[in-house]
Amino acid sequence: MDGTVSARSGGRRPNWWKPRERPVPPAGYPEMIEAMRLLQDRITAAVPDAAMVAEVTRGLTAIADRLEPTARDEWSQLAGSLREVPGRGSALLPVVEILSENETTLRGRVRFSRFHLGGNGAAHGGTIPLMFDDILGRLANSGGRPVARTAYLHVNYRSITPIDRDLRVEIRFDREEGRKRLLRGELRDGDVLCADCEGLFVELRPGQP
Ligand SMILES: CCCCCCCCCCCCCCCC(=O)SCCNC(=O)CCNC(=O)[C@H](O)C(C)(C)COP(=O)(O)OP(=O)(O)OC[C@H]1O[C@@H](n2cnc3c(N)ncnc32)[C@H](O)[C@@H]1OP(=O)(O)O
Repeated sequence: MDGTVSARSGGRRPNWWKPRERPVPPAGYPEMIEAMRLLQDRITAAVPDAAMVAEVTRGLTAIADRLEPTARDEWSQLAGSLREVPGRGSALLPVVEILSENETTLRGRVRFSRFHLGGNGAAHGGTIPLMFDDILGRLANSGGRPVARTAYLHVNYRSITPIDRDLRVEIRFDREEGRKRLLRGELRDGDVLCADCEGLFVELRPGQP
C-alpha cells in the first residue's frame, strides 16, 4: 500500500486523495443500499411488539453476520464511493439527486425521510449540514482540483425543513483564493427558503490527512 507519513496521525496512512481504483459494484448494489434506507425509515417509524423485535433482531444479526466476511478496508469499500449514484451508495447521506452540475453550480433535488426526522415533521437540524457538506464538498472538489476539506460550514435555518417532500438545493462556487474555496448553498421547499449555508474548503497540503 502506498503511504504518506502524517504529522497528525504520527503513522503511515494511505495517500488517500490520490485517484485510486475502486472495485466495480456488483449488479444490484445501489438497490441494496436503497433497501437499507427503507429499513432505516421503517425501523424509525415502527412500534413493534416484543415478538417482532426479537424476530427483526435475529434477522438483522443474521444479515450482519453474512456480510462480515466480505468487509474490505476503507480504501476499497463501495459505500460512499459511487459518485454517479444518488447518495453515493451511502445510507448515512440524505439522497441528493443531481439535476445539473458544472464547475460553478450544482442543482439537485433532495428528500429527507422518516429516518431524518427531528420533530413535528421537520428534518433533524444535524441532517441539513450533513447534506450541505456532502454536496458543497462535491462541487469544491470538482474540476480536477486537488482535494480540499471543510474548514467551516455555517448553516442558517430559515424555516423548518419538511421530511417526505421533494426539496430543491442549489450550490454555488463563490470564489477561490489560494488554497481556500468558498461556496454557498440554499435549500428550498417551493418558494420557501428552508436553510442556506456558507462553507470554506481548504486544499490539503501534501501529507495532510
Ligand atoms: C473529503 C474530501 C473528499 C474529496 C473527493 C471527492 C468526493 C466526492 C464528494 C465527497 C464530498 C465529501 C465532502 C466532505 C468534506 C468533509 O466533510 S472533510 C471532513 C471535515 N473537515 C475536516 O475534518 C477538516 C479538519 N481540519 C483540517 O484538516 C485543517 O484545519 C484544514 C481545514 C486542512 C486547514 O488546516 P491548514 O492546512 O493547517 O490551514 P491553514 O494553513 O492554517 O489555513 C489556510 C487558510 O485557511 C484559513 N482557515 C483555515 N481554517 C479556517 C476556519 N475554520 N475558518 C476560517 N478560515 C480558516 C486560514 O486562515 C488560512 O487563510 P489565509 O491566511 O491563507 O488567508
